[in-house]
Amino acid sequence: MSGSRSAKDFFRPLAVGAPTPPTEIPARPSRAIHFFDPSNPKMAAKIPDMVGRVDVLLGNLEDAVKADNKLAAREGLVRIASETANLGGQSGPTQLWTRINSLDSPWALDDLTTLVPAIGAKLDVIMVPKVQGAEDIHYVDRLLAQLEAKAGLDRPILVHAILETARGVANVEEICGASPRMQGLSLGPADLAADRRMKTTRVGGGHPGYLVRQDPNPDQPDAHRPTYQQDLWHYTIARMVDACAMHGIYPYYGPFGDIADVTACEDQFRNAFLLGCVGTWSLHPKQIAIANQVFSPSVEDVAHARRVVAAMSALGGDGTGAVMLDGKMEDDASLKQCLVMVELAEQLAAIDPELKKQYDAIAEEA
Ligand SMILES: CCC(=O)SCCNC(=O)CCNC(=O)[C@H](O)C(C)(C)COP(=O)(O)OP(=O)(O)OC[C@H]1O[C@@H](n2cnc3c(N)ncnc32)[C@H](O)[C@@H]1OP(=O)(O)O
Ligand SMILES: O=CC(=O)O
Ligand SMILES: [Mg+2]
Repeated sequence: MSGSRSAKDFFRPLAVGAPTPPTEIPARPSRAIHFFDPSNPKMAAKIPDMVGRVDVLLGNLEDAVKADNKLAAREGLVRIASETANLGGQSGPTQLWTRINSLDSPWALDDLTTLVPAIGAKLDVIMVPKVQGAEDIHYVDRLLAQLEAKAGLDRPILVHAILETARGVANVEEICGASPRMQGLSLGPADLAADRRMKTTRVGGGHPGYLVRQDPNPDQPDAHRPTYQQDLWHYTIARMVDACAMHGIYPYYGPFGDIADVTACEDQFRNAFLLGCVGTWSLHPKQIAIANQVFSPSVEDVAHARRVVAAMSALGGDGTGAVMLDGKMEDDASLKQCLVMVELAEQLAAIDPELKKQYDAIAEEA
């Protein structure tokens, strides 16, 4: 919770007439946050068909949009949001997010003052780039409350921060707790690498130079010593996951820039999923299917988790005690691990009929 607001004020609206901030952030499926440039007519034309096939569509206004197109991107997003059915708002199958320009840019203020009155009722989450500390979230929080009150909105727009500066990483816990609107965090490996002066020119993913080498064999000192590539982003993702879990909000991987390397993309996404992330960015239509598959628990994992839940229920149903299953010990703690998997599978099955079929088929076999 922010140091500057007392506990009794934390959930009060920051402007008279603004909607009451949420006390809990709903776990809405968001396996892929698909980026598009609303000023690009070819990309914009693809958006209506993506509704229902991707969990989140994000109209990007920041990096990757040319300065000359900033206004067209903002206006394009207003048009797409207004004209596209079933996109955004509480009930749509696909959430609508935007990434505004950074707060020190000449565009961020106009992004917010244009988007909230025009499409505030459809906008689910505003992603704020280059967040350095709680002060950035406080600024957006107050401004959103004023704009929501003026627009007569009855639902608060949530805020998502990109972790992409060294100061942001150092302040990650206070960023997550800066406002009840905080929905989650994404890793921004490109800006973060630059800010830290890391020596990688890649957008996300591993690096062949970041490795450990097997010890020499004393009997064969000249023998080949295998190397094992390590994950450059492990530390930052682990910090993000803990900070988000502590505050009841959601961590995401960010961009994977090597669009052609679908295998490494899948690996990087899976590492993030295993560590606790709920989703990732998709920069190209072909990354959507990868994200949907990786961030949905496998049918085998769900089947195993259900068996553990059933075995522990048979023990009395209060979650205590221990059982042996397939030679392995299961108890209260592993039951909780399994419930994470089962609950996620249920949430995803509710919005993804194909996945539901797969989870149901394995339940019938059991
Ligand atoms: C690194 C730090 C960050 O900030 S990452 C986030 C910011 N970057 C982005 O949002 C990039 C979004 N993606 C893109 O701009 C494009 O996908 C890039 C990577 C440039 C590749 O585009 P292009 O060379 O056209 O790819 P392609 O020929 O394979 O495209 C096939 C058809 O699909 C379209 N397409 C492409 N990307 C998207 C997208 N993100 N959303 C919707 N549609 C997309 C292309 O326009 C192309 O359409 P068509 O078949 O010609 O009609
Ligand atoms: O905005 C994302 C990044 O990697 O930078
Ligand atoms: Mg960035």
